[in-house]
Amino acid sequence: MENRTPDDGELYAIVYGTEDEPGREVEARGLNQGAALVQHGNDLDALGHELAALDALDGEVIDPERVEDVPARRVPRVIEHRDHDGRRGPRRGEAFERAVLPDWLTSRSALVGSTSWACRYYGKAGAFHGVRLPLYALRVAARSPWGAARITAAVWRWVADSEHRDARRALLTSGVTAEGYLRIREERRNQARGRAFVAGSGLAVLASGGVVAAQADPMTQAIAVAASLGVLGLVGRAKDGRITSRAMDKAEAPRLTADLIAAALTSLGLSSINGPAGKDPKAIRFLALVRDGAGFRADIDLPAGATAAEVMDRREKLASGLQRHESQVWPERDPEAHAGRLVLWVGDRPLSKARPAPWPLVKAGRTNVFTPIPLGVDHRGRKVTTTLMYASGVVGAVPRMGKTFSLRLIELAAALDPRVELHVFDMKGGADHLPLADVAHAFRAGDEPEDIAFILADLKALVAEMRRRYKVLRGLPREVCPESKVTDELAGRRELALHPIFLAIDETQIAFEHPDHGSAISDLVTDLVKRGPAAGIMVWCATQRPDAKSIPVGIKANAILRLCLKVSDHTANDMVLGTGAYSTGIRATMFSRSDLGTAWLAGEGDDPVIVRTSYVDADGAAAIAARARVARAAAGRLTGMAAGETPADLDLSSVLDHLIAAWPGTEPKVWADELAARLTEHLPGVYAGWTAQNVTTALKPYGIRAVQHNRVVDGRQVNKRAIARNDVLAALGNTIDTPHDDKED
Ligand SMILES: Nc1ncnc2c1ncn2[C@@H]1O[C@H](COP(=O)(O)OP(=O)(O)OP(=O)(O)O)[C@@H](O)[C@H]1O
Repeated sequence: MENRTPDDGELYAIVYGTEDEPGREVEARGLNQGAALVQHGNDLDALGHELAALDALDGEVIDPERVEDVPARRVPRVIEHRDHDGRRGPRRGEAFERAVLPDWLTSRSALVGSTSWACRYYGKAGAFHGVRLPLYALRVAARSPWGAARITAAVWRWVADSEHRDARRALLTSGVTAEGYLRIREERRNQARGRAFVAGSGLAVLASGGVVAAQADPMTQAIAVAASLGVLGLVGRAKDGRITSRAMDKAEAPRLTADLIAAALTSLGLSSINGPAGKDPKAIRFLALVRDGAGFRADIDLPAGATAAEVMDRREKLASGLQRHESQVWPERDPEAHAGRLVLWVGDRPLSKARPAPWPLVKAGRTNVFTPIPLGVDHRGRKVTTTLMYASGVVGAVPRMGKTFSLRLIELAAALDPRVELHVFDMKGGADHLPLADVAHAFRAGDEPEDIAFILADLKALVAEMRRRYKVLRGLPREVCPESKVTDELAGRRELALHPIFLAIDETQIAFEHPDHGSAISDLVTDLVKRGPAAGIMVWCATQRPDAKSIPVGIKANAILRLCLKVSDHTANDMVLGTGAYSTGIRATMFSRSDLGTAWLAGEGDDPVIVRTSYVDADGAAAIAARARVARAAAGRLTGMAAGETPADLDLSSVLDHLIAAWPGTEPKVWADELAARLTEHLPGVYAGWTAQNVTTALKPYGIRAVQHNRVVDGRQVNKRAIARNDVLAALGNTIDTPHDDKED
């Protein structure tokens, strides 16, 4: 049997199971402004109430609290019991299960959203009515004569017992005996006398109240007059006359109804929707339209052939059809249903205008990279977290959408776990990542040759460290390390030095496309992304130009976590979110320029989610980094550059620097053997045993040749091979670093 559309005002239900043994599944149907409204659940009463409430609510005021007060508490009429096999419509368990507790009870941010909406709403309404109180008082006072007249008339009717006049007359004229007649008249007179006495006493009390009030102070008089006029005015109110004005402007946003949504869907210009909907208005099926957090959620089955992804791609048009700001309208695909199931969430306020959720760790708290860390909230106000350990990540977006802020947030989260060794490289060279310099083992901002050389050296050191870690893991007993990976417990054992390492590179395209070292850097990062996670190494790359060069294939294929803010086309979308993301409806192209910090997060959980990342400004970041530094210092985990060290493997100074350090400017040329002796004295660990030959050989790669130099020693002319200081200085000016070459000529 086809589900029929309910008649106006009708509320009916279909219960699955037999009459004797009703199942727990119920489908209730009502009519919402002409469109069928269907709810699924397992509580007939609750469903009926929900439907009735939706139907009865005034469109411009959708207040979750009022749902409870709606008088139309109706239980749907059960029109039919259905056998599960013979039934039409959605099958059992098909994504209609409702959470036991509503979102706003389980999610703090959703609660904050709903509460702030209620405060805003009532605050605005309170202020609106507050300034109009004098007007309302005048309106009430103007109706007081009517009130006085109504009260007088009512009292008169009561005293005269007008209600029973006709009955009395009929009795008196129906041939009653004289005795009966006299008794009726006597009773009537006694009743009238008694009532007149009561009315007279009431009047006397009022009059004496008036006399007392007349002798009271002006304030009491004013209150007495206002109260009397108020009571009289309210009693005398015109039947359909409003004393108060409307606090909300109806034109602000039309009520969200199934009709409005259907009209918006058909305005998208999609033939897959318009064709079937033109023939059958019920081709767009509403499975649910309910209040959800700080907005409304509609579950819709699009006509056969239409997909949710197509609608998502036209979010702007859909928002226009719903007469709402784009950032209020969030079409999504139901990941558990077919491609034509659209979940449309429409917020009470634009997300971009709402304040980003504060980061829970901004003032206090530590993290553990092995457990989820807070990232932000989704458009419905639910908390979104991610786990950093055993994963690398990619952040991509067009410029100025919040990519750097998001990456910095993740870096700060990593910094708040004192065990994590941070390596932060900002190729853009701005100040955004600078707060991390206080805690980072290695930090560099810029794209100068020395920055590139620094990164290269650091990456080489990290790859070497990764190898060492695998050796350590190999050597551990199976019961300590059963999966050959760094666990939370192993990461805390200092003697193993298996603490987590977090490497972040912002604007990777600059490093990966470097003409000389790009491919080496790209290879090293790819290696770390591929083999690093089990060894406790996490790599995060951010780029504003997501293409094959800025995200090499190896990284694209192996980075698990993806954070994609607004991108301009499907290629960039799939580059960040993974191949096929666009076609399955995960489209960061749908974000508008105002959706700052809003992204698709993929890789965390089964399905990608939308997240508005928490906003932490530069001062906030500096404060968090300072806190992280204190925690690290206390734990004895301040290492590398943060501890003021230059790690040996990152010591970029060369033999040239060492020569100049041991060579006063007053000597233009010095014999090579003498330089060897000075080097040995200056850095015995490096140069012990050096001869003139070692010096000349080491300087050859820099293009420095030895020259013959004459000096008088003990009155004798001595001629030996020497180095000119200017040559060394010139070499220092045009080179960044060249590895020591210890080979003899
Ligand atoms: N979560 C957020 N909520 C609100 N605004 C944000 C958020 N994240 C970033 N922004 C705003 O967006 C602006 C751009 O952020 P950010 O510098 O991170 O962008 P970007 O994509 O890294 O830019 P570029 O490509 O130039 O480096 C910032 O000035 C910030 O005010």
